[in-house]
Amino acid sequence: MNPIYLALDLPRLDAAIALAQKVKGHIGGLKLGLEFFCAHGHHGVHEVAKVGLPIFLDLKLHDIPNTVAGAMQAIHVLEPAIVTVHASGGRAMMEDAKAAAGEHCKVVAVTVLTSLDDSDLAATGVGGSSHDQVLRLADLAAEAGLDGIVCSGHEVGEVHRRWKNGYFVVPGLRPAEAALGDQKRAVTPRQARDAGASVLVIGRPISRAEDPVAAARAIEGTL
Ligand SMILES: O=c1ccn([C@@H]2O[C@H](COP(=O)(O)O)[C@@H](O)[C@H]2O)c(=O)[nH]1
Repeated sequence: MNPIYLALDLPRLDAAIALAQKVKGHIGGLKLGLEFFCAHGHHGVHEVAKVGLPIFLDLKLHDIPNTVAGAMQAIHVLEPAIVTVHASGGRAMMEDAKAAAGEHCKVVAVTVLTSLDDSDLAATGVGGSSHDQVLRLADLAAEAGLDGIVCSGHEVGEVHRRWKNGYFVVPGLRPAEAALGDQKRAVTPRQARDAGASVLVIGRPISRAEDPVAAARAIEGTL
């Protein structure tokens, strides 16, 4: 199965659908995040689902357990394949999110955003390295009964060794020649795949490429 999920971080619904239609032969799923959901809501998700690929709702839910469980129930109708919550919301929040998720929906916990490095973490009051924080939150997510986590390609190898049957979503991926932008803990798609990633999230290297189909095909060809 193709592990690439294309992040459709585009302001216009018609442009997002057109891009998804163009590259659908070279990807395995579509990731809709906060930007998309705030702009287009349930209607937008239904429209993108017509492309015929699995939908990953990257909503990064983070609130008290009751509120997150309510949000999970509210999105059942969209039948997402994957939904994200923040691991830093705590064990009870993750347990309630999983209990409220649909039967076929994987719930994965964001550990440390790939846009953060150790100094960013220190500024939020988290001591130690981003690597250690990812491992700590991965253990918590496993204890809470989640399906897996979101982490960078730098940590996925070790998390995979500790959590054999986990489901690992890796964003912050850049082909060697691509600009990093706001991503600070980036690796190539191939490196992430070799280290044990289950899902490779790729946005701008495809969506902002001059030829998105050629970019998606080239990335697929490296895997
Ligand atoms: O730690 C995280 C969690 C989520 N993301 C999301 O992945 C994509 C990456 O897009 P690129 O354009 O390939 O950088 C984006 O939708 C993020 O919200 C992440 O990057 N890091």
